[in-house]
Amino acid sequence: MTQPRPPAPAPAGPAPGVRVTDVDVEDVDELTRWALVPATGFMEPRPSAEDVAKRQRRVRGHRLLGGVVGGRLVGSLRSFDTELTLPGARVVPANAVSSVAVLPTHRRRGVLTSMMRTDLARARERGQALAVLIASEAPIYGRYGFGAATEEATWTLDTTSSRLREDAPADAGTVELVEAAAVRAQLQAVHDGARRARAGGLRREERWWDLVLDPGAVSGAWDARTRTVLRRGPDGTPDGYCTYTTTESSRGRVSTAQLRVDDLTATTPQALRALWELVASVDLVRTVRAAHRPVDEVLPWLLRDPRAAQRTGQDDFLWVRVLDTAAALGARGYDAPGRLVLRVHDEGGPAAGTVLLDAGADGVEVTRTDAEPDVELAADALGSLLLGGVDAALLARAGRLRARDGAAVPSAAALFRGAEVPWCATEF
Ligand SMILES: CC(=O)SCCNC(=O)CCNC(=O)[C@H](O)C(C)(C)COP(=O)(O)OP(=O)(O)OC[C@H]1O[C@@H](n2cnc3c(N)ncnc32)[C@H](O)[C@@H]1OP(=O)(O)O
Repeated sequence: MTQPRPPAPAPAGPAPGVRVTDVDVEDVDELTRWALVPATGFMEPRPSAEDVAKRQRRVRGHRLLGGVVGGRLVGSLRSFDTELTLPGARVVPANAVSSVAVLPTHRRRGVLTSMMRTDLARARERGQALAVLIASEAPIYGRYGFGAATEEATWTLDTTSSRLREDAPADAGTVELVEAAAVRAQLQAVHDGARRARAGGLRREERWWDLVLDPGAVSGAWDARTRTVLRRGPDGTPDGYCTYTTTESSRGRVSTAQLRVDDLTATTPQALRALWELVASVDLVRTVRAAHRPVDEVLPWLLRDPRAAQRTGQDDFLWVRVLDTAAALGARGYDAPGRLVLRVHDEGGPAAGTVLLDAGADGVEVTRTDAEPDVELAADALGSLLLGGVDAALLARAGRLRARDGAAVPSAAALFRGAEVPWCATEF
């Protein structure tokens, strides 16, 4: 069996001439120097003293790394503890990586590589089996063993043809326009229920809510034109919410107003239907646009005219890095029973090795083995497989997964397939 291409070698330690340092969030001067790096990398304004103070509140408790060259701080990386939902609604701890940037004067000399090695090694030492991130560019993170694991879609709805089918799920629940800040705890509870139930879900920290509920904090945050609707089930318990922002426009006296769905979360099919029905029927609105949605959005299937809802965009979203293969594979659920020997290539990295995955009706067991593998794959491909959203057969066709024989690929595909397409609704 020929081996799949492993990610680039990852020897321990920083690149020559690069030092990795911990940044003290409480030291305002240090934080100010650090904050300039992601602001420059992400093409944001130079952070004011007020911005730094806000950032300090947001990142307190996070791990901030700096990349130093010649005594100057030129790289930034931030990580924090989160929870990720795996197939079977298993919620596991994960290391979330964000704010990655290197000054344009010091790019391509190993600064990111040095920071990433440090952060992932520490996550592994803490016992975390997984790391996650959202990639600004797709070629960057495969070399560090991250694989794209969830996708997001943008849906565009023509409201002139958006009547729902008679058989769309319905109940006697209610929808009510609310002030988001006043029902923060209810919104959080709904989101928490939803993210725990579906693979790809991530915990939202208090500061995530602080950010969206603080008008003007960042571009794209909920603002004065944003409205929030809380949905309650027949017994009065909140089971969904939607925040949306409308933009008025017209052609002569004909309205061409748009509605942007900012966040739409539901824990029941009835709540999901009620919220879609609401945003699809706001008077004067001609087009509804919903980004960061699942690729298998239910909307077209609720409509009499499914073509009124078009998938107008699709991208990778959450990238997963396995830091402990046995722990990660043992933590998720498997709908179909199966036995598979997997060899993971991760040169210099923590996921390397061969394991026997044995999933049965009583649960799953993952043990190290010397047996010859049924399938071989690199760590980044394992990250893509773990949440069940990427088909093992597709990876095999792309040469990213190699099988001992023709039967191993369908076995791997059946074993890893999730009941539902994984979806992550939380930007970080
Ligand atoms: C999780 C997040 O925060 S995503 C946000 C990432 N940040 C950004 O996009 C901001 C703008 N970009 C940057 O600041 C920098 O280009 C970074 C942080 C992406 C890369 O930093 P660098 O210090 O230049 O990376 P480093 O020198 O360690 O590169 C290591 C390898 O990755 C490659 N690489 C790095 N960035 C990229 C890229 N954007 N596209 C393709 N390859 C890349 C390098 O060529 C190098 O390859 P090699 O080992 O074969 O020579």
